[in-house]
Amino acid sequence: MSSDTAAISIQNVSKIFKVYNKPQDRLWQGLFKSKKKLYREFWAINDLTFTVKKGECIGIIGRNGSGKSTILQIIAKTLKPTSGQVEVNGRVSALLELGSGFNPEFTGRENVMTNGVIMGLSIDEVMKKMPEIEAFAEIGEFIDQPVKTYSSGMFVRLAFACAIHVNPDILIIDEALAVGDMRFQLKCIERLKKLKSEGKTILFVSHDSFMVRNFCDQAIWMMDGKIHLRGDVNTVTEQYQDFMKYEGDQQNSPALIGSPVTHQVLVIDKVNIKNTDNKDEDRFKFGDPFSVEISYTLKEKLNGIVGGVAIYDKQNNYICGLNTKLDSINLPTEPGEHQLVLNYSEMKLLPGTYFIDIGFFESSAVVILDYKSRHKMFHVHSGEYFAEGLTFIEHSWSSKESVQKRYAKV
Ligand SMILES: Nc1ncnc2c1ncn2[C@@H]1O[C@H](COP(=O)(O)OP(=O)(O)OP(=O)(O)O)[C@@H](O)[C@H]1O
Repeated sequence: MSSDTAAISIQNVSKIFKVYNKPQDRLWQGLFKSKKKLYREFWAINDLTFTVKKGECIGIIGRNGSGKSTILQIIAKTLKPTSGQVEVNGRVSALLELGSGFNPEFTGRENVMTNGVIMGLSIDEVMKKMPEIEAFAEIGEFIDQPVKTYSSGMFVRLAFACAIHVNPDILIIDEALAVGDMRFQLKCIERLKKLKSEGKTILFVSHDSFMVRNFCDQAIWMMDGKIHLRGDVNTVTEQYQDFMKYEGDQQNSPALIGSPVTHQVLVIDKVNIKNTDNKDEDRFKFGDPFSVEISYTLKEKLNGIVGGVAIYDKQNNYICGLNTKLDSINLPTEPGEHQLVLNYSEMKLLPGTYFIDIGFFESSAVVILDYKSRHKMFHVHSGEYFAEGLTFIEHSWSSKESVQKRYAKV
C-alpha cells in the first residue's frame, strides 16, 4: 500500500467481460476450447488507478454501465480483476446487490452467523451482536426462516443490519438505500452518518448526484470504466449534472429517487401558489413576486427536516431548486401540522408554463419523506417581446464608435 493512511489502493485495474452473441457460443468456447474467438471483449473497467484514504466518504456517480458496481465488487473481492492490483486495508462490509452473500437455503440467523465469521468475527462475537442485528432488521420471527422466503424489503433490512454491525473499517454501499421503506431508510441514514462521524471509510454508489452531494465529501465520476473526474463533491456533481442535462437523461432528477413511500412520517397535505394579496393564483406577469405555501403534517419527531421547491419548464429543464438546508433555515421537528412558505421576490422567468415539485427530506437531505412531482403549474406572461430563452438576465449594452471612425479616416 502506497501510504499507511490509504484504505483502498487500486493500481491499473481492468476488468474485461467476455460477451457472447449466443449462449451456445459460450458453451462451444468453453467445452470444445474452440480456437476461433466466439466472443467480443468488453472493458467494464479500463486501467483504473485511485486511492481512498482512511476516513474518506466518497460518492461514486456515473450513468448506467459506467463501471461503478464492477469496481465496488472488485474492492469487495466478490469479483476478480482481469489485471492490476487491489489493496484493501481493513475490514470491508459491502452492501452490493440485494442480499448478495446470503445463502437462500439458510435462515436469516444462519446467514448472519456465516457472514459475521467470513468478516472475521468469532462465533461468540456474532452471537453477542445478534440481538442488536435482530432489533435493527425488524423482521421478527422471519429471522429463523430461510431467506429464500423473504420479501426484497426483508432482505435489505437483514443485509444492512448485518453490514453495519460487523464493525467494518470500510463500508461499501451500492444503491442499497433506495430500497426498503422510508422508516428503514431513515434509520439507515442515521447509522451511516454515525459511521461517517466515527471516521469509517465509505464508498457510496448512486445514480443520484443529489444524494451523493448531501452525504459525501468527495465524488468520483465514472465514465466508460474510467475516472472522468474526481474531487470535491460539489464540483464533481455540478459538472455531472450539467453533463446529464445534455445527455437528456433524467435519472439524476430528485423526482425519481426513493421508493414508493409507505408508513409516511411526513405528509404534504396542500400546496398553494399565492399572489401578493395572498390569493391563489397560477398566472403571473413577468417580474411579479409570488409565494408557494406548503402545508404538511409531521407525524413523529425527527432530528431535522429539509423542505425544498424545484421549478421545471415544459421541456423538463430543471430551472431552479431551493431548499431550507441550502439557506440554513431550521424547520420544526415536533409532530403536528406545519406550514412552509417560499417567497420569490421577483420571478424573472420568461413567458411560458412552469411546474413545481415539492419535497421533504430528513436532515441530510438524502432520504425522501414525501415528494410531489410536477405538482403545481403556473404561467408567466408579459405582453411584451423583450428577450428570448428561459430567464431574463439584468444587463446593459455598450457600443464603441472607434472602429467606425478609423474606417472613416481611411
Ligand atoms: N458479467 C458480465 N458480463 C458482461 N458484461 C458485464 C457483466 N457485468 C457487467 N457488465 C457490463 O459492464 C458494464 C459496467 O457494469 P456496471 O454494473 O459496473 O455499471 P454501473 O455503472 O454500476 O451501472 P448501473 O448504474 O446500471 O448499475 C456494463 O456495460 C455492463 O453491461
